[in-house]
Amino acid sequence: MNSVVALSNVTKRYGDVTALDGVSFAVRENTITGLLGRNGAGKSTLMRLLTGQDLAGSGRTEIFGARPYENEAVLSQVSFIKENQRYPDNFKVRHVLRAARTLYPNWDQDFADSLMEDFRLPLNRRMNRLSRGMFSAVGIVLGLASRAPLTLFDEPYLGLDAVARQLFYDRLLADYAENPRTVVLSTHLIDEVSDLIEHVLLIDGGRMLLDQDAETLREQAVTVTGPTAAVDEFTAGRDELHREQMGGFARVTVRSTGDSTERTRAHSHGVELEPVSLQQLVVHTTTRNTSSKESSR
Ligand SMILES: Nc1ncnc2c1ncn2[C@@H]1O[C@H](COP(=O)(O)OP(=O)(O)OP(=O)(O)O)[C@@H](O)[C@H]1O
Repeated sequence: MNSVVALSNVTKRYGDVTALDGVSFAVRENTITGLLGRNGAGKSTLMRLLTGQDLAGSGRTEIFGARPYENEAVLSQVSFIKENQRYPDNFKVRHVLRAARTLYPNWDQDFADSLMEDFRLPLNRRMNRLSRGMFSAVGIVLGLASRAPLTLFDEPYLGLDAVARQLFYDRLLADYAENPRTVVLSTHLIDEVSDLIEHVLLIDGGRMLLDQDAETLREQAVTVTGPTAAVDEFTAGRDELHREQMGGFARVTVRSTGDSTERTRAHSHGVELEPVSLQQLVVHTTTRNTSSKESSR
């Protein structure tokens, strides 16, 4: 496996806050990875370490086989788009694009021009006069047209409307198919990106909870609904991730058994099976982690 990103036992503390706690993972070359987690989970901290903007307290952080901190050769292959990007006060959109052209070796001006039209961005407007969504769209243009071998999007779409977000997903997917590269996208809009991401990293309280292919992850759980007694009988002895009770009916999410006859058995038990969305899995896994931590206190 060719890893573009490799972290080994990385810990980062800010005073008495442990933002990352012994984190290890690798990101395969030419994949789109979703970096998911609740507020304060440690996603931005992770991105800052990967882009050499901060140093870990301990552990090893490598991108393209080298440490990113103060490493120009490595960082020239990285495009990092974050929500709170700062620009010089007098910069207009066209100044930002001109700077990007010199900064990113793989910059594609034609692609940038077509994205500018897609997002209806005014070249001559000052960055600090753009609407919140337009400001985010400029970041998205930079992230896509830079075609960097490693592209990191940290919650890139504050203020972007649904149409613009869909444009982002569509353009990313189409361009990625033509120009494969490694993309890591941190987001809270899990359902929206679930068809986009091939691999999931789920972080909570600075610890990695999941590091798995999205497809495998989806197959790992199933929701069983029906009369409570029938659901309980069908799910007996299985690892329960979530339960909702409505009168005499239950809706229970359990780990899959991988048994191909499950659907037929469900039918004979009088219960229904539904696939679990990535968002539900993430919520259940995170909630479970929180309650198991609380009960061990
Ligand atoms: N410079 C800093 N000084 C002190 N604490 C920090 C600093 N940066 C991050 N933290 C803390 O580290 C933890 C992780 O923060 P981080 O910004 O990485 O989370 P996040 O997953 O990106 O959250 P969000 O989804 O809300 O953006 C939080 O508890 C945060 O308060």
